This record gives sequence, C-alpha cells and structure tokens, in this order.
Amino acid sequence: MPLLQIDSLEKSFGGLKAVKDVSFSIERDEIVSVVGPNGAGKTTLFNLLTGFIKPDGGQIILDGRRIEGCNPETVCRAGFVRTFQSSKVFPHMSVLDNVTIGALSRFNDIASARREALSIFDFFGSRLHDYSDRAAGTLSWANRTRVEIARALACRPSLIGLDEPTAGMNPAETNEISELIMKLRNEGITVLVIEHDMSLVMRVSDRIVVLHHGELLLQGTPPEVRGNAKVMEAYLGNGSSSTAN
Ligand SMILES: Nc1ncnc2c1ncn2[C@@H]1O[C@H](COP(=O)(O)OP(=O)(O)OP(=O)(O)O)[C@@H](O)[C@H]1O
Repeated sequence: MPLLQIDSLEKSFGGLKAVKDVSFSIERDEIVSVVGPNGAGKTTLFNLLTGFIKPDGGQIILDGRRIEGCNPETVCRAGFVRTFQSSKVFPHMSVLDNVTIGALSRFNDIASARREALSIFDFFGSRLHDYSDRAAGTLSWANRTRVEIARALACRPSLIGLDEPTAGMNPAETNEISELIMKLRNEGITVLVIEHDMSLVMRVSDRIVVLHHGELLLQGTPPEVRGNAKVMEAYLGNGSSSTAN
C-alpha cells in the first residue's frame, strides 16, 4: 500500500481549473518531486494535500486513511507535515522555541518537548545548536529554512512536504538542502518536494511528477523526464525561466 494515494483530485477557483483529475501515489521512503511551469498547479496541489484548502472532488489517502477535506492540524497528526515557500518561522522567538513548538504536537510538557527539539537539532550538525538562543528572525534565509524543516521534523512525520526549499539560496546552500533531503529519506521519512531548481530535482528524486495547466502531464524517473519532448514543450511554451534540463 502506498504511503500517499491521490485519486482524481480536483480544484477550481471560479472558472479556472487549477488542479484537474490528478492521480498519483507515493511509496514509503521515496523522494518525489512535483515540478511544472509557473501556474501549473503545484502550490494548489500542496495546499490540497496538507489541508490548507479543500478539494472539489477526489480522494487523498494517507497511510490507509482518507484525509481530503481534513484541516492542517489533522493532516499533521496523521503524519504529513509541510514547510512553506516563504519561511514561516516565528521571528521573535528563539530557534529552540520555534522547534519546541513543533514537538509540542506530541508532548504535553515543555521540558520533554524541548529535549525532543534539541535531539532534532542533531540532524543539522552544529548549525542549529550554535544558534539555539538566537531569535529565528535574525538568522540567514538558509538557516531560517533549516529551522522550519526542524520544526516540521519535531512532529515526527512519516511524510514531509517541502515547498521550494531552496528558494533564495546560493548554490552551496542548495547542495546542502539536497544532502538534507537524502538524509531525511535515510531516516525513514518520505519526502515530497515542490522545486524549481531542476538540477536538484534531477539529483535527489526517485520520481518526478510534472504538472501543466493543472493536469498531470507525465510522471517518471529523472532519466525518463529529462529531455522529454512534452515536458520541454510545456516549459518553453509557458515562457517560464525554469527549464526541464
Ligand atoms: N486562491 C486563488 N484564487 C484564484 N486563483 C488561484 C488561487 N490560487 C491559485 N490560483 C490560480 O491557479 C493556478 C495554479 O496556481 P498555483 O499557484 O497552484 O501554481 P504553481 O504551479 O504553484 O505556480 P508557481 O510555480 O508560480 O508557484 C494559477 O492560474 C493561479 O493563478
């Protein structure tokens, strides 16, 4: 049984069908990327999967349980936690408190949640330990993204959704995020990524799902997607700055 099964998902905004009859599944321990030109429906799909908006039709089954239409908190408790395109750390709170908030979804007392947060820090080497007491808003963009990922991990998800995790990062930081994504999978966490950086997508993904005008254009392994004529046409025809190479 797949960890996540999406069947015939639909969402319209007024007359615009942002997500049209989209079906695909994600197996446990996979890294799956969702790509597509601007306006393809990636963010809408992510918002549908994580309960931030409700679908007009279709099913979402997480670990055998129907979650379409559930609110974000219920989806999170069911094991699917996400990050956001623009960092949503609490800027005036310390790094430790930001991550402790994530752990409070599983622990009732602050001391246990804080211990859990510190154990999540280990995942990031010394970076978050070094900044533990700093206000999260004073960190670099890359470190704020790490704090957000740490806060998501503190919920101990089975599936983590990363919405453009390398946005605003330089090549060295982007490489670190690639390594982090692969490390997450090695820890037994399944990863769903929306990402415009196609070199990262090609490097880390087991499978790539390509959306275009709200529809699933193609899904396949990186070699299957790289240079595919339909994918190239979707990107070039859209005038997007991203490329499928
Ligand atoms: N709340 C909304 N109200 C109306 N239209 C919307 C809304 N959200 C998204 N859309 C439209 O739905 C379509 C899909 O948008 P979406 O943001 O999901 O695409 P995307 O693939 O994430 O794009 P990008 O790569 O630019 O972030 C677009 O035409 C967008 O304008």
